[in-house]
Amino acid sequence: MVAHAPLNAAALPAHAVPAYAVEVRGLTKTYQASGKTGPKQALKGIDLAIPRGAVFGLLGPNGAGKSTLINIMAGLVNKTGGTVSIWGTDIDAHPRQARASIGVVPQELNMDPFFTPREMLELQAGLYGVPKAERRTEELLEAVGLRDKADAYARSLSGGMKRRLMVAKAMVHTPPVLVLDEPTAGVDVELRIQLWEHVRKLNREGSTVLLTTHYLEEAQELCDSIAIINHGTVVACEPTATLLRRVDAKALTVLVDRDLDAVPAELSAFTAELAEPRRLVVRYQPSRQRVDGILAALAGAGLGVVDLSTEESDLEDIFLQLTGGAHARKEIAHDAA
Ligand SMILES: Nc1ncnc2c1ncn2[C@@H]1O[C@H](COP(=O)(O)OP(=O)(O)OP(=O)(O)O)[C@@H](O)[C@H]1O
Repeated sequence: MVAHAPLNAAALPAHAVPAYAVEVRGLTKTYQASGKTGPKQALKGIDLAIPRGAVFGLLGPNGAGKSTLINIMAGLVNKTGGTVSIWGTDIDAHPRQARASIGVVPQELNMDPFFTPREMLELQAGLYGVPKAERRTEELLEAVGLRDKADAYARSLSGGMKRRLMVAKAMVHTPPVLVLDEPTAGVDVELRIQLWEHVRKLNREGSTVLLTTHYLEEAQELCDSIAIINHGTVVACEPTATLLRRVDAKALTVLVDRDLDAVPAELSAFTAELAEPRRLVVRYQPSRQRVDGILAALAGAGLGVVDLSTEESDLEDIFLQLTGGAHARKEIAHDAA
């Protein structure tokens, strides 16, 4: 286990605060062959710089290498090549200090059902060597809304409470970098929104958050920047807004003032379809075409516009584009089910 180090971001002198919470350069990982399975190159030269204070999303289809990357950062898996710094500390040069700078909330809710939240946090702090006087058990219970469940058996907690307890557990040693692995996998919509709010709160309070998710909506909603990895390679790493602008396609839905039986010829410069007798859907490329051009064409066809709305492309379009269609589409559909 790692020794406790006072690594609260706020407690560090200004010069000790790194620009990047996590820096990964040329990271490779090859799992050795075992049994009938040959060696597997899971990471093929990853470069990533996660800015301090970010909520950073790590996306990729199953088997892309996300868990391998996180586990190397957390000191749970040995890398094959490259360098990794956590909060300015190289994981090879100072492995204990690097591990003390990161807290990982795993996907599985692995907890002893007969321990109470308070006991669990105390135990975890002990494992990290946090001296009794410096423990933050009560503060953390309060922060994750479990004060009134502090002495209840873990088995009596709801799924959402258990997840929040896992977050508190990952924070007992006050790591400036918090990794959430699929934080809302399998939770209902209401709880997901509650957990998102909680992640935002942790971030506002100073944690740099790295999260992996299969839910593209979640990444779009929460993350300032997103890296997409596929087959062990980073295929995109950009601020979310920049990434979203990559797909140059929008749809304009127009409700017109009379029934149509076909798309008017005046709209032939656009890709349009008649969804209902009075509802036209016109697809266009914002970089090349403007909405007033579409409206002028509608006016030219003698149509009045009763109402209209536009629909942006979303992360799903980009994800599919970058990770290769059918396979990824199947995975998303599967996750949504
Ligand atoms: N211990 C291991 N031994 C051998 N191969 C492994 C091991 N762990 C992972 N792999 C392989 O490395 C590749 C990357 O796996 P990894 O678990 O990092 O992907 P992932 O992006 O986290 O996937 P998921 O979204 O399914 O969790 C996969 O091909 C996987 O089969």
